[in-house]
Formats: sequence, structure tokens, C-alpha cells
Amino acid sequence: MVQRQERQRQGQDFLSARGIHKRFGALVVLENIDFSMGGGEAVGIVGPNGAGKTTLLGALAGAFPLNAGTIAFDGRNVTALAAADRCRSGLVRTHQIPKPFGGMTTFENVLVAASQGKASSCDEVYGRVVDSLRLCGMLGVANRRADTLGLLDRKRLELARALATSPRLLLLDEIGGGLTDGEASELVGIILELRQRGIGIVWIEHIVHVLLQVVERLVCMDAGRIIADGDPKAVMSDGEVVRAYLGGTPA
Ligand SMILES: Nc1ncnc2c1ncn2[C@@H]1O[C@H](COP(=O)(O)OP(=O)(O)OP(=O)(O)O)[C@@H](O)[C@H]1O
Repeated sequence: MVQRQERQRQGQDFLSARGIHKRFGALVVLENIDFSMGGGEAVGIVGPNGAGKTTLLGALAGAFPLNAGTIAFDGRNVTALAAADRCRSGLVRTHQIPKPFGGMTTFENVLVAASQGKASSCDEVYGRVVDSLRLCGMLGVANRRADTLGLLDRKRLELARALATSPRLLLLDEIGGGLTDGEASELVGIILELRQRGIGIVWIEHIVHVLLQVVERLVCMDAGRIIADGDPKAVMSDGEVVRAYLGGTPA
């Protein structure tokens, strides 16, 4: 297994998850996961279907209570915080299948999200909405009902809604799923811009060559465990990763 790179994480992690354990009934989905990262870092998560990737993202975002483990974000223990409170503190996730409010316009969808973020004045909220729409290339469809948007625009809207909450760490769940390579590359441009703003990224994605345009560190999960964590090239050539994820025989 590729060993995790030691990079002054002790005591300085922006996000730190320790001993995470999650069961659904008798099914153990996350087994004693330790995961941490620094501020502004971009980490990709890969692994076979059912490995527990989305569940890990849900655990970090506060989608459900854990069976064991603790999560600290920016020096604060957030284990008992609900998802909405984690979002207000800057820990924000997107969903694999975007579910915008279909009867609302693109603008209204982002406005709802912006209102849920850190408390601020109406002017600031409005400014965040316009900034998010501009960054995600959605000003031209701001007045379109969300249920008339195609898949790429729905994915952009999912990003814009997350961005409007003023995230400091963004958890992206297969934002490129279902898109062509060209469409996914458009999202890469937006996500790179988010990185430039200092926003940390954790990104689950099956389109690995797209993911690798953004992240400097890759984690591979299998059967509820992290089996490799480190430099993307080293992880992708790791014997256990090749066996579990790439479906081949290690060279
Ligand atoms: N709410 C739930 N109730 C019961 N089982 C669940 C629930 N959520 C996930 N699971 C199960 O947990 C396991 C891990 O699912 P998860 O969605 O985290 O995997 P994944 O690695 O994200 O997979 P994929 O790449 O297919 O999205 C699967 O066996 C799934 O069926």
C-alpha cells in the first residue's frame, strides 16, 4: 500500500477524520477510516462501485450520524454538528445526482443556497449569487427554470449552489458523472478557479484523467477502507489499487 505522505499534518490539519465507522444495518460501509488534509489542498477519491466513497463524503458533510469516529474541521470538533451547520462553517458538499428546485429559476436556486450560507447582508448574498453564476458560466441561463436545464448545466448549477454558500472546503461527488470528456473539462476550468481562490477540494470521480487535472493527491478506497493514499501516479500504479479498482494484474 502506498503510504500517506507526511506533510506537517499533525495538529495542523484543516480537516481531520479519525476512526470513522459506518454501518447500514449489518453492512459495514466504512471501517476505521482515517483521513485528513490541509487547507486549500485538492484530493481525489477513486475506487470500485460500492467502495464507500459517497458514504465517506456523507460522513464528512454530516449527512448521518457515525457509529464511531470523530471529525474536526478548522480546529473545531464538528462530529455532532448537523449538515446545515457544517455548511455554514464552510464544509459543503455537492450531490452525484443534482436535485435543484425544478420550479425555480437558476438564479432563485442559487439565491436559496446563498441564504443558507454564512449570515450576511442582502447585498452580500446577492453579490455571492451573481459571482457564483458568473464563475459557473450560468448568467445566460439565470432566468431559466431549473427543470429545463440539460445535464451539464445542472452540474454547473450544483457547483454554483455550493459556491454561493462560501465554502472553504468543497466535497464534490462525481460532478463529472454522465458528461462527455469535453463537458467534464469545462467543469475542470471552474474547479481550478475555485482552487485559486484557496477553496479546498475533495473530489470523487470515475473519470480519472479529468480528476488528475485538478488534484495533487489521490486516495483509493475498497470495501470501506482506504487502500492507498498519496501521489496520484504512485497510487494508480499501486498493486492493490490495480487489483481492486483497475481490474488488472499488477506489472
Ligand atoms: N443509506 C444506505 N442504506 C443502506 N446501504 C447503503 C446506503 N448508502 C450506501 N449503502 C451501501 O453502502 C455501500 C457503499 O455505497 P457508496 O455509495 O458509499 O459507494 P461508492 O463507493 O460511492 O459507490 P459508487 O462508485 O457506485 O457511487 C454500497 O453497498 C451501498 O449499497
